[in-house]
Amino acid sequence: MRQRLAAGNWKMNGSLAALDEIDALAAAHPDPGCEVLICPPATLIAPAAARARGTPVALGGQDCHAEPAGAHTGDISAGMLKEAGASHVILGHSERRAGHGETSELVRAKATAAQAAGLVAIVCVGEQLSEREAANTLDIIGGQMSASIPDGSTGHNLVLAYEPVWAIGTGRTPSPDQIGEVHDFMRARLERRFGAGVGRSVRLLYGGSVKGANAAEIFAVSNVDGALVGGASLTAAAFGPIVAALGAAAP
Ligand SMILES: O=C(CO)COP(=O)(O)O
Repeated sequence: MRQRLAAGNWKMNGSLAALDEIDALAAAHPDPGCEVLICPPATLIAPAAARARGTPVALGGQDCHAEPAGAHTGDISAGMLKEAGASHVILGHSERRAGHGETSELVRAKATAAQAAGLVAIVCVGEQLSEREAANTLDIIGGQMSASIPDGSTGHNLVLAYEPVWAIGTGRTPSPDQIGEVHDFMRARLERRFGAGVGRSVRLLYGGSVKGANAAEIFAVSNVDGALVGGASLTAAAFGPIVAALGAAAP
């Protein structure tokens, strides 16, 4: 059975003072019934990991370079994230695809590097609103999956996140039927590429305007194994109810 995962993406938010939120989250959910992950800015991973030691809260990065080391000013390698205390790294987020010109081929190279360093790669895919309106959603998701996901992926080193670009930070979410259509499609595609065993073991997260008020409805959708949460992951007060809803969701 797949272990459910509540993942928070702090994006470029937070500070040392904000790490109190991780303490509060861990204190309020000592036995959450799901995996809990916070991906803060890279500078906060080491201090956050030190404070989260012994709690159910794991730490992750938001990006890494495809190379293990070298002349790449401003970049961070997967091994560096791991050494700082990260167990996961988000890759191919739409904000990096759009803001940094990341292609699916680059995302695959980064995910391969992350997996080689012993990190779980959380690979993000998602359609633009115009692509959904043109009924191209599944084509877009399928293409991004084929090009972004490394061949050596397993349920232990890959998590796949469906984040419709138009749902991120907008307060808009797809309907449960729309989420289910994409997640069932992703599951079938993973099974076809990797075989039923691996294909069924990869966790599928939904991301985009998840909050306490809509979490239970989203977690009831087939093949939704958790969430990748932006704005509502920044405080224990907002993220706690999402963690609780996931912990209480029927397997
Ligand atoms: O981009 C997201 C998580 O990676 C979603 O962001 P919001 O939850 O703020 O919509």
